[in-house]
Amino acid sequence: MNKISEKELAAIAAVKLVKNNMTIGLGTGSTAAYMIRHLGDRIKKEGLTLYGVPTSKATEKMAQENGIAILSLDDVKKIDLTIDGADEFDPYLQLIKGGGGALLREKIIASNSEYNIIITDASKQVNRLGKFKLPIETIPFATQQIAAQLQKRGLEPVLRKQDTVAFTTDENNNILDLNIESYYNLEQLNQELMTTPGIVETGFFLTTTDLVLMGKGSKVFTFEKNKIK
Ligand SMILES: O=C[C@H](O)[C@H](O)[C@H](O)COP(=O)(O)O
Repeated sequence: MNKISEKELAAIAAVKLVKNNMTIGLGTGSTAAYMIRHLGDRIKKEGLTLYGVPTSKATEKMAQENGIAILSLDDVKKIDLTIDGADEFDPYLQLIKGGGGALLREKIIASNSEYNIIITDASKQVNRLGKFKLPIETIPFATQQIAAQLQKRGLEPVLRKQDTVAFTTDENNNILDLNIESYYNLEQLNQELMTTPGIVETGFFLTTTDLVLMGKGSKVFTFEKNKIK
């Protein structure tokens, strides 16, 4: 039998915490994809009813294929639990997200969830955020202007591309990837970016995470800020 990947191990551990009739925020990316498949397995085997609020069009499609009832954010009173991946997490459970370009919807869903679980492989664990370039989402009208400003500040913005054209998010915006390695006050940097007109969101998730489940080798390691109810 094939060895289960670290990402899948983390996803399996998270899916065990899901209960019947829950409304779940469904993350985006390769780790979240394992989670959706395993939710689908539980629906089939145990006859669970699960509602999902997807963080991207890709996730929505996958969730439908796996028997999860899709709800829009407008339709839900509360999201019981969100399970999502990350590009980096540090000892304070601060994250960089947005490698797949879904940071805006992911941030909205995480901020509206009672409890947030992050699932990763061991490559995502860092002592300090910033090896991974920080994605920020910008309005196309302002992208070039913002890039010029951030270049002056040493953030080395790179316009994300898909093939040869600018990548567009589900909200039809652009992504700039920033080098934040020389920045130590992440809250301040986040604040400055978020108050720049035309920047819609950053990939910093500094306060939302309650629990990280990290697959490493054949084990799952738990980093908990708040207990699940
Ligand atoms: O925009 C994408 C998301 O933030 C992903 O959760 C993140 O990039 C991690 O992706 P993966 O699970 O594929 O490593």
